Amino acid sequence: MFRVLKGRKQENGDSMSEFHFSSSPTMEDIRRLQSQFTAERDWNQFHQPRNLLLALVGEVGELAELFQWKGEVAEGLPGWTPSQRESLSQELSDVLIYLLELAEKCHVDLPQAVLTKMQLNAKKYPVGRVQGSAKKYTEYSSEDGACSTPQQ
Ligand SMILES: Nc1ccn([C@H]2C[C@H](O)[C@@H](COP(=O)(O)OP(=O)(O)OP(=O)(O)O)O2)c(=O)n1
Repeated sequence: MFRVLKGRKQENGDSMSEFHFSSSPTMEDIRRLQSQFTAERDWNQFHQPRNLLLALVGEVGELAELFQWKGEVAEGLPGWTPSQRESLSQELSDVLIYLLELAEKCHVDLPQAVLTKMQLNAKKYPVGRVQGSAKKYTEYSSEDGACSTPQQ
């Protein structure tokens, strides 16, 4: 499930993975497959937005449990067993499945919404002003130049 990755070094010596996803399935493919799964079981009666949100939060909890008490975990999860990695794949997938179905049932076009949100993020956090700092945009003073109230 997890690919062996070629690593490259950043200028500061930290390794940066060249990991990338497969080009399919798309978000729309997953939405359609889950929609089919739900309809075939007559489960739309249970899959209202609030229930999907609760299911999503439950799966996020299961995901968090895999990291619980481990301390800091490095990129690529060195030392994790194949079974732990498989559990992680499954929990991440459960989160994504419920997230996409929740977006569908709320009529949010998630692939477009995420692009719009990332453009907003880039405006809130201009590279030249925030590079190397993890401060939230509200913590920058107007003298720093970062937007304290970014425009939608
Ligand atoms: N009413 C349901 C039940 C399940 N699923 C789908 C979406 C999730 O991907 C997965 C969730 O299944 P489980 O509730 O059995 O949870 P887990 O797979 O996490 O099993 P466990 O809780 O034993 O780890 O199945 C769904 O769409 N609707």
